[in-house]
Amino acid sequence: MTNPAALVQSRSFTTLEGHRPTIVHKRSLDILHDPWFNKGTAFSMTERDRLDLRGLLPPNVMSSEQQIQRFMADLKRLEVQARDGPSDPNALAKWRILNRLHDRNETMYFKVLIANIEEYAPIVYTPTVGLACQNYSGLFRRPRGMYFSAEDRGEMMSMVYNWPAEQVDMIVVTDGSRILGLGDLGVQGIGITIGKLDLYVAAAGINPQRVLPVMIDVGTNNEKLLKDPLYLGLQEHRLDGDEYIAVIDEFMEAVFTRWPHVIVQISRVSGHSSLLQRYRNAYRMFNDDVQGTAGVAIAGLLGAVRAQGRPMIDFPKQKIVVAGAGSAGIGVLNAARKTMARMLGNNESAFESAGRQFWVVDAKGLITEQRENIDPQALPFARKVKEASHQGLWEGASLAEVVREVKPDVLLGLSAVGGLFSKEVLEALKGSTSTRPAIFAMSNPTKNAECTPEEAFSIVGDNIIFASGSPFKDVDLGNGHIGHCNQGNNMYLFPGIGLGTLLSGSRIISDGMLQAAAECLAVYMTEEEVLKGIIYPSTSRIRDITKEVAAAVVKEAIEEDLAEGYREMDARELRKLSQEEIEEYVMNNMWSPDYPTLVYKKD
Ligand SMILES: NC(=O)C1=CN([C@@H]2O[C@H](COP(=O)(O)OP(=O)(O)OC[C@H]3O[C@@H](n4cnc5c(N)ncnc54)[C@H](O)[C@@H]3O)[C@@H](O)[C@H]2O)C=CC1
Ligand SMILES: CC(=O)C(=O)O
Ligand SMILES: [Mg+2]
Repeated sequence: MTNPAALVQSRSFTTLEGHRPTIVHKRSLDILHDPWFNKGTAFSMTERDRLDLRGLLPPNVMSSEQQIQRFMADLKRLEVQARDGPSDPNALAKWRILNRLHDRNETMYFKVLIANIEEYAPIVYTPTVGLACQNYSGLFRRPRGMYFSAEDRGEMMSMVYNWPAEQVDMIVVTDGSRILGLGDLGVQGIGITIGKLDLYVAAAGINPQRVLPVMIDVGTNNEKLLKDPLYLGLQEHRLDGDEYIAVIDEFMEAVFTRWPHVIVQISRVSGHSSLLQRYRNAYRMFNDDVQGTAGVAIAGLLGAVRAQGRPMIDFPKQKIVVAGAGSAGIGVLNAARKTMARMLGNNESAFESAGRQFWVVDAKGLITEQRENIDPQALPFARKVKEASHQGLWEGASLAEVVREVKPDVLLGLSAVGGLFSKEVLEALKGSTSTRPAIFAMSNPTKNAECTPEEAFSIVGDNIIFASGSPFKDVDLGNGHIGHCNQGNNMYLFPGIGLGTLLSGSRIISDGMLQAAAECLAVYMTEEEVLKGIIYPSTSRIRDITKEVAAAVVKEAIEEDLAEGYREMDARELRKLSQEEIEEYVMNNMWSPDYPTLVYKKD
C-alpha cells in the first residue's frame, strides 16, 4: 500500500538516505533467502510481524553489531579446530559444508547423504550434530524450521501459517532441554530436530518439502547461555509446571489445526513422560527418546539372546543391569519388562516375575525400595531390600558392586556419563554367568559412551556383544577376528515408525505399532550375522530396514483397525494388501532425490 507521493514527500523531510524505507515485494522465507533484503536475526519484532517472519527466526532480536560479533567469533573459532573426540577432527567443517549444500539445493544434498549415509550420518546426526548444537549460535546462518517461544503465547495459531508449505507430514520438536547427553542447550537444540528430519528424508523417503523442524523456546537453565550476549534464544529461566504445559498445548493445537494429518515426534523435552501420556491418545505423536529408544534396545536385547545361540523366548531369563533411570532408561525398562511378561504368559504373575530380572543403578547407586524421594517412574524397578541383601547388595550400592554380585547377562548404559563402565565395572562383568555377555553403551554423543568397544573387548574378552549409541569402528581382535561394534540407536526405528504411521493413516501410534516396529528390527539380522555378534544393521542398510519397519507398522495398524488410509489408498484397499503389496506400497511412496521437470505457472 505504498503511496509514491508520500514517499517523494518523505524524501524531502529526511536528511539521511538510510532512513527511507525500502519497498519489498516479498514476504516470509522469500525475504530471508534474498541476500539483498535479509537481516537475519536483526529483524525487529514489528518487522517480523509485518513481513510474516514471526516464528521463522530464533526469538532473540540482535543488533547488527551483535551479528558481526557472532560471525567473527565463529570465524576465529575455526582457527581453534573444533574436535569431536579423536575420530574426526574435521567433523564440524564437514557439517558446515553439508549444511551449505542443504541450503542451496536440497535434492543434491539428499542425493549425497543417501549415497554416503554411512560416512555422513555421523556428521548430520550423532555425534557431530551434538557439537553443531553446542556451537549453534556461531554456526547459525540461514534459518531452518520454526521457533515458538514462551513470548508467542496466544499467537501460535496464526504463526503456523507463516510456514510456506501447504502440507507437512513430519514435525520433530524439542525444547532443547536435554540434547543427546549434552544437557540444556536451549534454542540451540534446533540442530537435533534438523538432524533427525534429515534421517526421515534419507532413510524413510519423507518428502523434504514436507518436514518441519521445531524449537519451542521456553527459556534455558544453562547459566552460560543466560549470560552470553550472543545467545539466540530467550534469556530467561525455563518455564515449568502448568505454564510449560500450556505452551506445548498451544503448539500442538496450532500445528494439528493447520495440518491435521501431521505426525509429531517429540525429542529431548523436559516433561517427557507426562507429555506422552497427555497427547498420545489425542494426536498422532510419539516420543523417540522414550519409545524409539525402548524399541531399539528390545531389538538389541533379543539379538543378544540369539547371539548366545538361544531362542528369543529365553529372553525372560536374562539378568539385566541398567545404568541410568532417566527418560531413555525408564522407557527401555518398561518395554523390556512388558516383552518378558508377554513371553511368560502375559498375566499378573508373569509381569511380577519379569520385574525381578532388572537391577537399576542411577547417580545415587542401586535403586531399592529404601530410596528416599524415589521417582515414581523408577519405583516399579526398585529392588526389595531383603532380596538385595540376600544378594550381598544394598540401597546405593555402586555399579561395580552390583555387576559383581548379580553377574548379569547384559549391562546397559543410558546414563550420559562417559566412561561409567570403568575398568572395575568391566572386570566385574567378567564374572557374568552368560556364555556371551552383552554391553550396551548407548549414551550419546561419542564422549558420553559408557565405554569404548576397545575397552569392552580388551577387558571382558573377545566373546561379547557390543553396541553403542554413537558409531565406533569395529575392533581388530588379532588372528583375523573382528570385534563387532553395533550402533544401537533409535535412528533404526523412528523413521520407519513415522513413515508407517503416515502411510497407514492411523490417527494414533499404538503400543502394538511400536512393538511391531521393534520386532521387525529384532528379526532383521540373519542367524549367521547374529552369531558373528552383529545385532543391528549397518547404517548403509538404513533405507531398507526403514522400509521393512514401516511395512510392519502399516500391517499392525491395519490389524488393529486403526488404518484410515493415505491419499488414494483408502482403508478398504489397505486391508486387501498382502505382505508383499504392503512393502511395495511403502516403497512406492518413498521420495527419491531426483530433479523433477519444473514448469512455470502463475498463481
Ligand atoms: N542410543 C540411543 O538411541 C539413545 C541414547 N540416549 C542417550 O541416553 C542418555 C540419557 O538420556 P536421558 O535418559 O534422556 O537422560 P536423563 O538425564 O533423563 O537420565 C540420565 C540418568 O542417568 C543417571 N545417572 C547419572 N549419573 C550416573 C551414574 N554415575 N551412574 C549411573 N547412572 C547415572 C541419572 O540419575 C539419570 O537417571 C543420553 O546420553 C542420550 O544421548 C537417549 C535416547 C536414545
Ligand atoms: C539418539 C538420541 O535420540 C539421543 O541420544 O537422544
Ligand atoms: Mg533423543
